[in-house]
Amino acid sequence: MSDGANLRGRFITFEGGEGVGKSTQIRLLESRLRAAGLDVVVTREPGGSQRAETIREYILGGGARALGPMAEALLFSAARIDHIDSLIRPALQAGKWVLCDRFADSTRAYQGANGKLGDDVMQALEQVTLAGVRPDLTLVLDMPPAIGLQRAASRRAAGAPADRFESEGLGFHARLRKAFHQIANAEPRRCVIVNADRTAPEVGADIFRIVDERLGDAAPAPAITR
Ligand SMILES: Nc1ncnc2c1ncn2[C@@H]1O[C@H](COP(=O)(O)OP(=O)(O)O)[C@@H](O)[C@H]1O
Ligand SMILES: Cc1cn([C@H]2C[C@H](O)[C@@H](COP(=O)(O)OP(=O)(O)O)O2)c(=O)[nH]c1=O
Repeated sequence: MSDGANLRGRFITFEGGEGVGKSTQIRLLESRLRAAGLDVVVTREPGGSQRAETIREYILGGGARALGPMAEALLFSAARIDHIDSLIRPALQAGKWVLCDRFADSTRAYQGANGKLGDDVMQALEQVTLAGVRPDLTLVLDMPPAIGLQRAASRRAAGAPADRFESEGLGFHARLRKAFHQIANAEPRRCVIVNADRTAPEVGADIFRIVDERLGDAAPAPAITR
């Protein structure tokens, strides 16, 4: 596929720490966009395609932890390549709106900032992984980590263990929040920080307003390189 191939759809990613309400808000936005007559695809990372879901199970089960943050970043990226190739790019080329629960900013925050991988390495990894498929809009859902972790714990079935990243300490989650702020502040044209410590309908109304403001009329289509 050559540079400049047309992606007619819109790509919106939801990012943030644990339990900030991404899935809830994606469902709300999905129904509002569908009601507006748009063709919407909802997906998530890690996962979103068959091979990527297999990698997801391995990582979130803790299998890759001992390999260290660089190898984990490579595994998340391998899953992302399959997800982009088999689902995201074809959907965007078909003019669909893709809503994705986490994407490359999670690698920047969880493996990059928290795993102390350099920005140069992360940028190079992103460039080869994304091959031009970058979000039109990224909503960074923000709240104090203790609240999100509490929500995530209450969502889990009684007795179920916390997953690979949920079980990290509060310091890890505080660094994540800072990393997401830095990402959003560095790319204000793409990212918006949303206060997620409100009722779901309040957050949802804010998100719909932002989407309407930013993507209400067609933005230029991004170039793709793979
Ligand atoms: N605004 C909100 N206020 C209170 N609880 C919420 C809110 N949004 C979501 N929740 C609840 O918090 C938990 C985590 O929400 P979820 O949407 O699954 O978050 P994420 O996808 O970011 O992990 C769920 O039990 C959900 O019902
Ligand atoms: C996409 C991605 C996710 N993650 C982490 C964030 C989450 O802890 C976990 C995904 O698990 P998930 O159950 O989907 O969590 P959440 O509901 O919080 O989104 O993987 C990374 O560390 N790097 C990544 O690139």
